[in-house]
Amino acid sequence: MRDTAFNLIAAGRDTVTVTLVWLLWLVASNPEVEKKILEEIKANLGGNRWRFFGVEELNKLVYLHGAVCEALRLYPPVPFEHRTAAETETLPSGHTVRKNGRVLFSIYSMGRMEEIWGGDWMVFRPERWLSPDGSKNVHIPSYKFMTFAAGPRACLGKKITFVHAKQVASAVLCNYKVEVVEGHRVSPAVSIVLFMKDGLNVRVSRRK
Ligand code: HEM
Repeated sequence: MRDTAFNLIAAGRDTVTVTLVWLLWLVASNPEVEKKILEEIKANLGGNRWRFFGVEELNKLVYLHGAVCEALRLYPPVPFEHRTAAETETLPSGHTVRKNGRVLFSIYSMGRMEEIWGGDWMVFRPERWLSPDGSKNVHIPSYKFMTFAAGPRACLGKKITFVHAKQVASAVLCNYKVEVVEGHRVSPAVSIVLFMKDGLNVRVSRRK
């Protein structure tokens, strides 16, 4: 029980925190996306008074969901992973992996491959995760969107990540304008968790 509780806290703390930092930076750098997120939040508030969204209500924030997915695609908190072959295996590429051989793969690179995401892979585009009429999210298989890994040992916290990230992001974005301080350069740190190298310098002001 103690180990399980520790595991859940350790696995979910830096990963979700770093997701929110990349998301806030991407949103601050894309005013059109910010506008659409705010419109969606306001449309679902049912009145002007701010309150936290419950889990069912968060499911209706499909555009914000797409924005979180895009942040996770472009800046996966766990940027690389490895798996060990139980038996000698030939991969679809033709490469042979011997029994007990280890395959290291870059989740970061997979989120940026033209073959997977198309020619506009570098664009932060929440619409990528929406049905054509924009009313619901589309399912993209874990073997394409590898941020939470795939298969039997994939992340157990995927669903709760979206609840936490959407709850905090909607509260912050609806109540505050987050602007990146001019001249602050953003780049990823070389690290097991994809932090920002120099953090994110922002100016925060209350929205009117
Ligand atoms: C953005 C957030 C998160 C990302 C990107 C993420 C990513 C991952 C990845 C890539 C793995 C596979 C690790 C491996 O195979 O070596 C994993 C495993 C795991 N994650 Fe997450 N995770 C996130 C949030 C969470 C949260 C919030 C929790 C718990 C509340 C959690 C619990 C776990 C657990 C328990 C495992 C181990 C599963 C197993 O080995 O069967 N994760 N996660």
